Amino acid sequence: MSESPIPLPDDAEERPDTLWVAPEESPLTVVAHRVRMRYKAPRTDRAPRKGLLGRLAPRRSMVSVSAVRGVDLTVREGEFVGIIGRNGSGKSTLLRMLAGVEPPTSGSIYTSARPQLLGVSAALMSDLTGAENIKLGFLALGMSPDQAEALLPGAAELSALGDAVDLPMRTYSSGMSARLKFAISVMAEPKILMIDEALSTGDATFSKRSAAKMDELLSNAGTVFMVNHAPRTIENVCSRVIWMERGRVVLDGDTKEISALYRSFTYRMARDREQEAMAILREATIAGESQRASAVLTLPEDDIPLRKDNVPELEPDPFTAIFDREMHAQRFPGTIQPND
Ligand SMILES: Nc1ncnc2c1ncn2[C@@H]1O[C@H](COP(=O)(O)OP(=O)(O)OP(=O)(O)O)[C@@H](O)[C@H]1O
Repeated sequence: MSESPIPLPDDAEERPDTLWVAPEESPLTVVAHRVRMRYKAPRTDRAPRKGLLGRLAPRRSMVSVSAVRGVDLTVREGEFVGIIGRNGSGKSTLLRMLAGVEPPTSGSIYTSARPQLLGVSAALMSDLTGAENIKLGFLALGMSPDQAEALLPGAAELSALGDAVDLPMRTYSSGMSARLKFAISVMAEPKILMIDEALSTGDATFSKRSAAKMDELLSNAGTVFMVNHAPRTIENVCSRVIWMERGRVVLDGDTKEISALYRSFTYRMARDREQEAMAILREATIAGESQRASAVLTLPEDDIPLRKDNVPELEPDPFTAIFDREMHAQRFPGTIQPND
């Protein structure tokens, strides 16, 4: 991959040198094979038919949204994988599928243990205190009441909530709730943890405690995934990063290199320098081909084929357009095909 052309806008801060990197030979924990997710949704015509009928019964049609357009992934024990990408690029959908919360439209997912998804929607009771919710959370994760009691002090400490741990959760800020959920999930020591929310990085005590706990999890043969918009957060904690764009994996690999390129891309997009941004995206996509190819396992063709249901795509695969327009319709890597 060539160097990113323009100096990067933000983050002077260096990531720590001590990131845990999983050895090549460590066992696989998560494998995704040609995973796709296609949602269908009703669309209302904004220019309704004339007359009373039009007002009473606006025209509706079904459209499909390809949230994830064929992802292959192999992840190992000890890896801390960050998923970055713009809004709507399919990060959360991919994570939900990997976690087993939503079945893919097609493709297969294999995991070595039951993943635990830590998301904004994790159910906690607003009238109970933080401490009561910790115990409730442990019970929901299958612990006995005695185990839940024994782990309570550790979770309360990890959350760095101080005395607030004895206040009802409805008094918490969103950052405080996020920390509590994080503490519950991490103290339960899952082998595969998936975090789909920004963890507050502003609070130094919590950052330090959570980083130490996460290291412990990784060195005990765990695997962690984290979805985050901020490349800096990802750079500081992840040993590997996946850049997603419109349901595809653009690049998968070295955190520093990929997040620098991604920052360079979003910097230009934010300043209406779309052509330059697209050139970076195109270059990165081509550079990522060998990584994508090496992630593909030789597995039997067990995909459920996508049904031809005549539901049109809201947005056709944009990668086709990039390649056709700018690269004069040369044949490009097999994982990015027109009309996929
Ligand atoms: N239940 C659903 N029904 C229809 N479309 C959906 C559904 N969930 C997600 N989508 C669409 O799928 C695409 C990917 O969404 P997803 O939430 O995975 O993206 P994301 O990268 O996590 O976005 P963000 O960074 O904004 O959280 C988007 O276009 C979104 O509108």
